[in-house]
Amino acid sequence: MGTFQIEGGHKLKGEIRPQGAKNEALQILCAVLATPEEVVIDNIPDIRDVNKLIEILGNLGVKIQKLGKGKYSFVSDDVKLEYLESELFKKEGSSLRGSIMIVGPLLARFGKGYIPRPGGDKIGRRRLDTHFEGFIKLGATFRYNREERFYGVEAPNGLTGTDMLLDQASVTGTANIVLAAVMAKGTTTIYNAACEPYLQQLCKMLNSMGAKISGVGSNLLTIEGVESLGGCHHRILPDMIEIGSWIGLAAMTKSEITIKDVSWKDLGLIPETFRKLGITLEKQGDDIYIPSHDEGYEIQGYIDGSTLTVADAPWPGFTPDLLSIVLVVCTQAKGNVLIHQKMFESRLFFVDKLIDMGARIILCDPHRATVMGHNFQSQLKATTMVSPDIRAGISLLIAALSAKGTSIIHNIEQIDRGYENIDERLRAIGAKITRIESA
Ligand SMILES: CC(=O)N[C@H]1[C@@H](OP(=O)(O)OP(=O)(O)OC[C@H]2O[C@@H](n3ccc(=O)[nH]c3=O)[C@H](O)[C@@H]2O)O[C@H](CO)[C@@H](O)[C@@H]1O
Ligand SMILES: C=C(OP(=O)(O)O)C(=O)O
Repeated sequence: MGTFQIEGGHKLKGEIRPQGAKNEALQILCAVLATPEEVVIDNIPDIRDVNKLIEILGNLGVKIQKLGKGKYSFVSDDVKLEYLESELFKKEGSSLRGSIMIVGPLLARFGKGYIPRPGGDKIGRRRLDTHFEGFIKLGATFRYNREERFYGVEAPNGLTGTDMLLDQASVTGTANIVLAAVMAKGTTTIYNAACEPYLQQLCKMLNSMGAKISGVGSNLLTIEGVESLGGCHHRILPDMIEIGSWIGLAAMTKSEITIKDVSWKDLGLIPETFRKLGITLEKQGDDIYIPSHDEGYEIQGYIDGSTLTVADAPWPGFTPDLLSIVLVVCTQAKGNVLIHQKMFESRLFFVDKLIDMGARIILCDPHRATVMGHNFQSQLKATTMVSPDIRAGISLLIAALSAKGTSIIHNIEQIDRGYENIDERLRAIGAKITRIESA
């Protein structure tokens, strides 16, 4: 278990460039299985989850070549399906969430796809029904080995397009079904589809490979099936969750930071949500400039004077992956806020640690927390903590950087899962953070 030692209370200053988006990368990497031709992907983040998925692709027989930093070539012309039934795959496939999306392209191209119950954050129930109900509607047969927690779908005679209404706008579920439907016979419509920039990027990539997807960016996708797909070049967008994390970091540590090349047009409600917390963000070209908040920041209430709620919702709503960061930022704001995490039931428990550090938070129930900000009148105090999940981990790291004294964060593998070389990048803007490797 790796550990960070953080000396808090220092202002940071400078420029930081977001990595490529983790959740987009996981979809895009699975899509390389949809064609025997070469796919070149640029801006792949060098993080644990993505590297594990690349390893799984390698074990599946995909020919992988590193062309430069974050740039790889993939050729899936000799896929070794027997790996799907190996013990190694049961172990590797279950170590991350994104591996689930190999099922869609394998089912479409080879008539079968298997997957162990995928990993990812332990943040509540994370069911896969939407994925498999979609495959079944496309004509696949489904089986689940409860003992081994192993899922399988088969369609030896191919998939057939159909109309479907998803029971929930699942991000990876929509991606998986799209990856299968692009090569089904006839037309598929997917209503209540998720439409995060991750999915828009996946659809654009598939269209550049010869797929016929329309409605991209909306919750109604229409897909005219094609026989096969060709190669392409694709560049991954900057990681909007990392961008939100750096906004929170800047505000909490009263630092002047420029976040470079953020792709503003793909940030949805993220900038506006931080502005509602009283944080000043300036659009400078495609950068975000955050001045030093020496006078603090004040949460804005609603027009009628009532208390602000920040809640998650499927895109274009506010992403659940930034709520933990918003919550930590509010601990030093002037004013009060209700944080409502609607999607996941175990993602707010980390607030206990913030309370230990001196934050004023009431966990109302597993989904809701009220935060009464200190307006910097009382600094958080350093402590020792364990990172429970990726976003709680980065939130605790932000808290530690703003706190008085030296904090310790254990289980930083959770943070490394989604943030590239985070200690080095934060040191470059003045953070006092040291990585202590586990024995
Ligand atoms: C690898 C990856 O891309 N992971 C992301 C993906 O996970 P993932 O694709 O696993 O998450 P889903 O979109 O399937 O659903 C997440 C949770 O939200 C609930 N839900 C979802 C949609 C909806 O309309 N109503 C609803 O309540 C689900 O029941 C589930 O508990 O999307 C999540 C939701 O944005 C993000 O937190 C994850 O970072
Ligand atoms: C929940 C997340 O990731 P995963 O779905 O990979 O667990 C996340 O990125 O915040």
